[in-house]
Amino acid sequence: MVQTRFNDLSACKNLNRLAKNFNEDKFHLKHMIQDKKRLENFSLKFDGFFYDFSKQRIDDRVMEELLNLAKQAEAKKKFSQMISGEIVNITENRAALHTAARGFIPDPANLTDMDVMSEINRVNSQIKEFSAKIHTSQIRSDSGKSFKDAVVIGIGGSYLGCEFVYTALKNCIEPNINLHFLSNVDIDNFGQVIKAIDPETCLWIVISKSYTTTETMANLKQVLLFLKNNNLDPSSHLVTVTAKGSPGDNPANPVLDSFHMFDFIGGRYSVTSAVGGLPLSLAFGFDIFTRFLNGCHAMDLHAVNTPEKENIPLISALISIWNSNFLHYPAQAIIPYCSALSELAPHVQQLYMESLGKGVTFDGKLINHKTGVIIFGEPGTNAQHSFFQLAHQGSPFPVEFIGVVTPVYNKDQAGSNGVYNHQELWANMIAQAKALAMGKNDDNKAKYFTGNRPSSTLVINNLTPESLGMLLAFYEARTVYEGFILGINPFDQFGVELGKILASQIRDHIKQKNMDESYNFDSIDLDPATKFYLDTLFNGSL
Ligand SMILES: O=P(O)(O)OC[C@H]1O[C@](O)(CO)[C@@H](O)[C@@H]1O
Repeated sequence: MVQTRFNDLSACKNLNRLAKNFNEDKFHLKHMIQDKKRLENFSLKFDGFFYDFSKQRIDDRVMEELLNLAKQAEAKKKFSQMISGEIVNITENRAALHTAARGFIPDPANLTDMDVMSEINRVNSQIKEFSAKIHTSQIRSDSGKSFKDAVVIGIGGSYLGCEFVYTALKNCIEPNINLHFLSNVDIDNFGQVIKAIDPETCLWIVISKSYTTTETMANLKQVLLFLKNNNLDPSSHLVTVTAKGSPGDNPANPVLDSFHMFDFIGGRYSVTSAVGGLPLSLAFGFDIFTRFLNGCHAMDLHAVNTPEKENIPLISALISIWNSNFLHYPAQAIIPYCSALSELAPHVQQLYMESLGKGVTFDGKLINHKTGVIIFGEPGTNAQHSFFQLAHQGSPFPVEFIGVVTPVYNKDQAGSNGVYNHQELWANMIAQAKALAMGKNDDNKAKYFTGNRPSSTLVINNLTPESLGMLLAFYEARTVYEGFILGINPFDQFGVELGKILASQIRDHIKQKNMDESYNFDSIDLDPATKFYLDTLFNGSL
């Protein structure tokens, strides 16, 4: 199937023409947001979500062309093909079925080598049974004690999404088991984790699809040594989440239990598989995890069934493309005015940048347009005391605010200035979006604010397992829609390979040095800085 290249779509040509107008003063947001009907025209509601994109630098013509772009790129058709199990990850010849993990049944005609739903249901039943046995102490530690903590040993998609959801959920639900995350190969990450747990009541969950990821395998080695030093049998303290047939899925491997993750679900899309399912069920119970899955499924249904104009993830994807490819913003910030969502941005950073940071189209041609932009974020109001100086007076970037109407803690907890803390929080979120849009004239140019800086605001009624599921699936669907419209494959990640190859080369030099003390780095072809760093690592201090 030959697809017209992104830049050759007529909607792109029209959007390029329209974008040229947007530098004229009459298109300044301070004028545009005075239109009473603007909020009504540029906002969407769905199941407790309110998506306000009225402070984006758009007008009716731009939205019309963006919707044409979605149609010309056949975005909804591709999304339906993905969710039905067609091969959308062309370079790896795989389907992308993270939506099946929460109940969207793919078309059996597309599933040749595996009964996807029975496999997903089998693993979920195994998780439900295992976590219940842990909670009821039917499964105890090597010293006969009930488990109190669990450490996720994994990196990238094997922990980021789980950490985001756990951090948010523990704000509203007391965990049965406390989760900790061991991701970095930095030995101090391990050192900090073991300070926080009792070895006798700690379960270790190795999460790795490949079971070859350097950091995870190095951390597993530390854990096995730690268990040995504490006279604890790994077969009573270790479980694995890995692909069928990986080195970790070996019955000879001494583990308490092993759970499968699947090739048809990529790491950064795997929170609703056993990658998130096992740790979150241990923390909160399988019922809570099921409610989270239901929230994801509700957003999946919205994303696949809702017409383009009312489709929140699709509209958000189109605006993201307008900002990156036509208004040329190089970054995008995610600023939840909700401390419980503190780990959302790190998860979306990998989800978005590992999905969209590509150099070729889905059919292998070099890209000749922007693909992914830089995603970053911190909770507000903290961000106001960190990088909002640049947001207001430096090189501009779009901001995505997220507000949660009802906090878990007492909403009417007395604050200062005659308002409650929660009202103070919201006053700031609203003010920041307004200041970015309106700006402020001042003869003293150091105090001049250009304004005309775009933002969206996503308002969520309250944080529940369901609304968190909707939020996770919103970002997944938005990322996928953006990739389909840009004409790239959002599901492979060859860009992470070169660094790993070079690291293994340097590792081999270091291994040689470890074995042969007389070995010096002068004998090998390394750039001066690398030689200096290696000499410093072995021979001296800075
Ligand atoms: O689950 P694995 O195989 O250890 O991979 C961990 C992570 O590394 C990557 O492959 C590259 O960052 C991610 O896509 C993945 O989530």
